[in-house]
Amino acid sequence: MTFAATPVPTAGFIGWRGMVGSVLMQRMQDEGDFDLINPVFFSTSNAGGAAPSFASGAGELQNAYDIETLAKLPIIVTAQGGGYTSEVYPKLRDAGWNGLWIDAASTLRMEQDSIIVLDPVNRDVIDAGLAHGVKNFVGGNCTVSCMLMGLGGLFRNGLVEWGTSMTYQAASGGGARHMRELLNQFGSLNSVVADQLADPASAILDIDRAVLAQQKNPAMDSSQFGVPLAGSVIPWIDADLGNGQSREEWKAGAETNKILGRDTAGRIPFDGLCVRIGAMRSHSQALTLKLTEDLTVAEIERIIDADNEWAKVVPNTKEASMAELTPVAVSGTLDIPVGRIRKLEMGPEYISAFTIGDQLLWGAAEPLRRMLRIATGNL
Ligand SMILES: NC(=O)C1=CN([C@@H]2O[C@H](COP(=O)(O)OP(=O)(O)OC[C@H]3O[C@@H](n4cnc5c(N)ncnc54)[C@H](OP(=O)(O)O)[C@@H]3O)[C@@H](O)[C@H]2O)C=CC1
Ligand SMILES: N[C@@H](CC(=O)OP(=O)(O)O)C(=O)O
Repeated sequence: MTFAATPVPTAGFIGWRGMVGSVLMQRMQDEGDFDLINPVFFSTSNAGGAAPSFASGAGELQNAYDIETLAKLPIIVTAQGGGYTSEVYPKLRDAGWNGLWIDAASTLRMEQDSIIVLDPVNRDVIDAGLAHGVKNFVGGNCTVSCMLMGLGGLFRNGLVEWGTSMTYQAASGGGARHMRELLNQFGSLNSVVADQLADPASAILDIDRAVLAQQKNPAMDSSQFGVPLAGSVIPWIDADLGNGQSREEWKAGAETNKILGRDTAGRIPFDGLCVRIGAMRSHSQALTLKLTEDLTVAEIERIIDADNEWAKVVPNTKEASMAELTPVAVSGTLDIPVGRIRKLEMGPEYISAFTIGDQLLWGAAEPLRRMLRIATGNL
């Protein structure tokens, strides 16, 4: 395939129908981004099929493994996943391709020649990278990006000595098939006790027993998560690094410091536990931070609020926390609420905070969309 010269740059999209990809496509339509680029759509499973109708003139789906076709593009945006990046990216570079690779997968994030993109936090790093010929721009881990969008003011002002996060990550973090599995599990749990639920006189312990039996029933599909998630939690996300830490937990420290440009000097210790919960969308996290100074809560709130237009302090009250600080309140919005801010008993520099972000927006699609705009001179 040859690409006609167009007045706007051509960009190839792989992974556009997945969880991250569909949110990216929606945001790009909402923001008029398709007026600024000429899209070519690829597929790993349906080459030759019709390209999505929302971008006019996009033609048919190209084969996402066709290196020759990919190598003709000045920009490639992929949300296909790490397996695809591992397989295709080295072949493209080996073939002499010198274009911009914008990726949602973690594969290349920590490479020296990659920049983790989160422009409200590290626009200076991105601009310097572009000026110095960096070609790989990778979206950060979802919990890391959402945390830095919320608490970036404290980190960027050198006010965090160390931090720990306990995450509550939604099913959609695993992808489209994981969301379906969770909903099927909820449906299956409900169906085994539907009659008893309809009868207010039925015994709750009988209902409880029936639900537990269904959760343990091997016939209930849990092939995506490995164990049932509906009505349960899974205290492990991503690979086992063999040292007691999960790969998701390792990313918290490694990526936070890389985004802040502190991976070599002035590293901030940051660690915690990552847990999958049965929320559909949006990752929550409870943080304990040791600050470098004894700031008042009002001052902490002012710094968080002032950092960027999306971070929003939620008053530390029961009413506000229940109304504004839940995945249900946040999902589908770009807001990053930060609440439950208070001094802890350990000392005046120790604070708690609870923050939530739609991990498919700031945690995945939005930094990629904005990077495409930055790369094409439109942001
Ligand atoms: N989910 C998240 O919250 C986040 C994900 N990421 C990263 O982004 C990358 C993509 O993740 P994610 O979007 O979650 O992955 P998905 O599993 O949702 O989509 C990936 C690919 O799976 C294929 N696919 C197969 N069956 C289906 C189906 N039923 N519906 C949709 N797509 C299907 C599609 O490829 P094809 O069309 O070619 O068949 C699609 O592009 C990964 O590297 C992930 O680590 C990063 C941050 C957050
Ligand atoms: N691991 C995250 C989602 C994700 O894909 O993260 P990463 O891009 O760092 O692999 C989750 O399951 O919630």
